Amino acid sequence: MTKPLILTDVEGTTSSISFVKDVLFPYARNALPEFVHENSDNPDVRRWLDTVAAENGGICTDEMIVETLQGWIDEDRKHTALKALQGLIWQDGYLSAEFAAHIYPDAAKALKQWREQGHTLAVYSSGSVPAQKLFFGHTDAGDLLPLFAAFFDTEVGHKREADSYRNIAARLNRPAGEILFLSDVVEELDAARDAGMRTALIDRREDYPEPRTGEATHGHHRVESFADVRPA
Ligand SMILES: CSCCC(=O)C(=O)COP(=O)(O)O
Ligand SMILES: [Mg+2]
Repeated sequence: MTKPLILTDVEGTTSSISFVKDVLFPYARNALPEFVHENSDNPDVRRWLDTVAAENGGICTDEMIVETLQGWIDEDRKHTALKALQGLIWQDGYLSAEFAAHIYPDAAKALKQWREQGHTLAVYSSGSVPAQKLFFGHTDAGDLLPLFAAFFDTEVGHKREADSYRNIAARLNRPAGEILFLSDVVEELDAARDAGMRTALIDRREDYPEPRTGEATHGHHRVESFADVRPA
């Protein structure tokens, strides 16, 4: 019998919200002005800067674009252009070992066990796919990149839209009912369930001091760590 595929979110699920909010975001926010100034002629960067400019009416200086991006970071806006640029900036931080990506010990242990048991593992995060690969390649539990068979970001669709999960199931060539999606955000789980996926709400006290119970779970199976997730 085919083992369920496990699709996991990152921030608030495999890893702490505080690492993303207190390490990754400030690092990117502070590095943006110099990064844009030094890389504005790089096509891989300019394509995203032009996307941001287009959303600001098209006539923007790079300084105005930087201000917009820093505002989006402050708002935790999950904009694909911002996430792509953040991923390019974070590469320097990981490769220079200024930081390692946080991974909860229960998540690292469970992901390795599930892989050994034959489950296919994949990631769906607002962080860009390159940023996800950097993240899992440089965790405080070592290089976990080999555990994962596929990575998805908001280029497949936004995380609160059911079609995004339909697209992911199609790209994985698996029936949605054979996929278990793990996330800390109930609205993401709602969208995954609407697409036919199984779901589990990861409700960690470190990230959510007030437990989400009863109606707050939106009927999703609630656990406080990966140790309590039952993939089969
Ligand atoms: C894994 S790359 C950095 C994470 C990030 O930028 C982000 O916004 C994570 O949001 P998620 O969808 O994983 O909750
Ligand atoms: Mg999350």
